[in-house]
Amino acid sequence: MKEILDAIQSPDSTSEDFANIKLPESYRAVTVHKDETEMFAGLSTREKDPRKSLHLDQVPLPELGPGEALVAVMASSVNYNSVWTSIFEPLSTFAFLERYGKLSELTKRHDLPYHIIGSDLAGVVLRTGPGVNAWRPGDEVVAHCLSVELESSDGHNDTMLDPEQRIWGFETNFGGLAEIALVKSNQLMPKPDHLSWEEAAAPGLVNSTAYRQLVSRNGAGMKQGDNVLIWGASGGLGSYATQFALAGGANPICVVSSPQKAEICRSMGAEAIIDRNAEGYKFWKDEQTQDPKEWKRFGKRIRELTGGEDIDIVFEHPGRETFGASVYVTRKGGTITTCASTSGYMHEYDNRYLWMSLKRIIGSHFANYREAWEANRLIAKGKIHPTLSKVYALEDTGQAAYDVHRNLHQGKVGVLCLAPEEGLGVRDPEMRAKHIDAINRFRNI
Ligand SMILES: C/C=C/C(=O)SCCNC(=O)CCNC(=O)[C@H](O)C(C)(C)COP(=O)(O)OP(=O)(O)OC[C@H]1O[C@@H](n2cnc3c(N)ncnc32)[C@H](O)[C@@H]1OP(=O)(O)O
Ligand SMILES: NC(=O)C1=CN([C@@H]2O[C@H](COP(=O)(O)OP(=O)(O)OC[C@H]3O[C@@H](n4cnc5c(N)ncnc54)[C@H](OP(=O)(O)O)[C@@H]3O)[C@@H](O)[C@H]2O)C=CC1
Repeated sequence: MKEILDAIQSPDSTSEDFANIKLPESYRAVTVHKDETEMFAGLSTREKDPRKSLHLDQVPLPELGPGEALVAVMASSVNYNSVWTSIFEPLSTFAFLERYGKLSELTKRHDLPYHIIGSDLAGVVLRTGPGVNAWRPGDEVVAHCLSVELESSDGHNDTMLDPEQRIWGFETNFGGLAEIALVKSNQLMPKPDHLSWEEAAAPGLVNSTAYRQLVSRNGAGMKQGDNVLIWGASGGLGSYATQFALAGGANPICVVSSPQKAEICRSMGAEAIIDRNAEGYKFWKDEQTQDPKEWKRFGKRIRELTGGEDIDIVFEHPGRETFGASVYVTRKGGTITTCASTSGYMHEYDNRYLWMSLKRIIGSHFANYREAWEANRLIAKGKIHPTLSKVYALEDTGQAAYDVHRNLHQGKVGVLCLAPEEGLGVRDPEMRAKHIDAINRFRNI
């Protein structure tokens, strides 16, 4: 591993040098264990503690197959899907690995008694498999998390529609919270030169998801002037949705849960901000009954902030807790676009407000390669910035995931994998200097 790190840190290393490095037989990786999937049985979601289920193991290097790449991971980040894996909800991700393992001789490699998690990375290509021409050892890359087989016609219009579409490091093995990761070469994208490894790794999954969900024609197709209601506007997805709304000339209405988070949104340039905690919205009277009066109070507040206008697009992900309110506050003909259900997936809303006012609900999930590429390009051009707050060592990933599970974090939480310290990997200091305040906006708050 030292030889790999030395090559990455030497400015003189060539592609041949990387190709000639003897790869280690094993490496360190963050895992969950198949024989522990019942460890939290009987506990509430909140009580399930990722620090207990996430392990740092020495694991064997997987064999490299056609169309694949082995990447030395300098940094990764914690996504909420790793929280789901670590608490074995809504189901154990070993079910995904078993199913994937049945597809072919090659995919059998994924069906193991441990699951190496993580759906983001920034690092350096070490080896490429047969049929890979676009990438070479030594290339500095980030990886998006869409894994597709594309053997069926279904995915050839929009790769997210491939029947064998999976999220790498969640529904496949050999993820990014590790020293080495195995990816398909069509997951690779150039690392933005002006960012450090941990900054470059942080946006990947959430930035691509927010881009499809809000901006892409496959999602809400946001346009200038749209009023966009953004739940969790300083969180993982929301911190990018807010930036897309501002950069695209829309009007974000940011919902957050503390004055500190409100301040972050303000510093990004948002003006309409709702502190859901301070204003005490209670959309559910009890577990079964919603309170339409609270939807109305929320809608009134939005009208106050917009000068009487309603919402064109809701950027939804909290799910059960907020969905009824989201449908209600959307304007006639408006769009609710959803990619998740953090607070519960059995949604309830008053359908009269949907059909009578011709509203649409759009399901959105991650992004295809082109959308991920476009989202990464905006980062590389300094139009959208990483929202990295805190950075953990690989051995502290459990704590990092705990922070995200308990909503103790801001923006994105980073993890150093092979990178010995923060701040390394910047190749364009001039461009960095231009954007330094925006890059550091979420740091250490
Ligand atoms: C990028 C980051 C993203 C995120 O963070 S997202 C948040 C985290 N993700 C999640 O929480 C999602 C986790 N995944 C799941 O909960 C499950 O993954 C799904 C509910 C999405 C799917 O459930 P399943 O059981 O895996 O798949 P089925 O498609 O329901 O297949 C089960 C059986 O049902 C059959 N079936 C499917 N559709 C139909 C139909 N329309 N009519 C009849 N049968 C159907 C299938 O064929 C199959 O059958 P057979 O078991 O025999 O293979
Ligand atoms: N389908 C896909 O492709 C993707 C799905 N996801 C899913 O989206 C969800 C959010 O991910 P991410 O943004 O990274 O997570 P974060 O935890 O970083 O941010 C979510 C934010 O949502 C707000 N929130 C949480 N619960 C509630 C609630 N009950 N009511 C209102 N607001 C709430 C919180 O903000 P505050 O407290 O300030 O209001 C929180 O910070 C997860 O379930 C994740 O699995 C994520 C990425 C891709």
